[in-house]
Amino acid sequence: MADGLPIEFHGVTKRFGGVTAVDDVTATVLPGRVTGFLGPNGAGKTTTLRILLGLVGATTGTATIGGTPYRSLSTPLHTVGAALEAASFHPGRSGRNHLDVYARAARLPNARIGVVLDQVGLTDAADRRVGGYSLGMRQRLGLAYALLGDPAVVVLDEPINGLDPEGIRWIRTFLRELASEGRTVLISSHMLGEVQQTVDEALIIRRGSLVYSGSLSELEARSASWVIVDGPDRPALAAALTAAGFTFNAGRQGTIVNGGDTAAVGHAAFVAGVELHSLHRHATTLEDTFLSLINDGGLS
Ligand SMILES: Nc1ncnc2c1ncn2[C@@H]1O[C@H](COP(=O)(O)OP(=O)(O)OP(=O)(O)O)[C@@H](O)[C@H]1O
Repeated sequence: MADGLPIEFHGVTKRFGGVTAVDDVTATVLPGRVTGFLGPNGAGKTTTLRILLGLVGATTGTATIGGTPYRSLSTPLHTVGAALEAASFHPGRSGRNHLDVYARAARLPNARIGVVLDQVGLTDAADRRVGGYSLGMRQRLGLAYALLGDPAVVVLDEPINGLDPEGIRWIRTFLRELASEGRTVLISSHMLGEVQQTVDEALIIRRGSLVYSGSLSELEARSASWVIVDGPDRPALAAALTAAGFTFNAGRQGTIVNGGDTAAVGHAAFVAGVELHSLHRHATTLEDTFLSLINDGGLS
């Protein structure tokens, strides 16, 4: 494997006639991390990945792997392995046979076939016809194909789509391992929940434009939290909160205090001698934050 290589997008724009599928995307995808490329259907993920892999030209801007556009890579299969769309394999041929055809065409050593079959857990099924494979097995075969050249960069379009819970668990561990070996791993998904436990970094795209680029934990930290507090004497409670410097407003179930610190709110009431009947913390989930980004294009 070549040492970790970053993927870099600089002002990538793609127009199809009057449709701007990708709009001025600039981002860096780092080695040693799993990066999720997230957005709803039609947001421009596949088009961006196709541009990265030299399958379609950008209208403007550049996409590079280790500083080089895909088409100028000297050893493309050693540099980047990709599985876009559910790969269409001939149903009558075996998994091993498919890999053999690709390995020969790319002049890769035959020994790689056994290695990748083993890596994706398909050794036992390798000589069966692909027509009899489950969707999960076909996904694994696509992954085996992507790994044939022992690439530094792995790009997978919706790799979790359609997998059963066992398959999802397996691929999560597998992708994390690829990243821990120092590879750059970029996977697309239209659902954050699907990849939340797998990715370290997120690029979120909405209608062709990047609306978030950063770590998942930073995104999580942006989630809003608040405390709902109530007691028999609401005016006294409001005075206690004001004295303690909280901002708040009246809600149906009590006073809604900005910030999620129940202890601080309880303490403010206690020092003012105000009786409380309820004190609860509420917070938006990461999924809420994601949905607000892809629906409104900004965080509320
Ligand atoms: N060859 C094409 N000709 C015209 N429009 C296209 C073409 N390819 C993509 N588009 C349009 O570009 C936009 C982005 O599509 P793209 O497939 O990249 O989105 P996506 O985020 O990958 O969605 P999905 O998950 O549904 O594949 C869509 O509006 C789509 O209709």
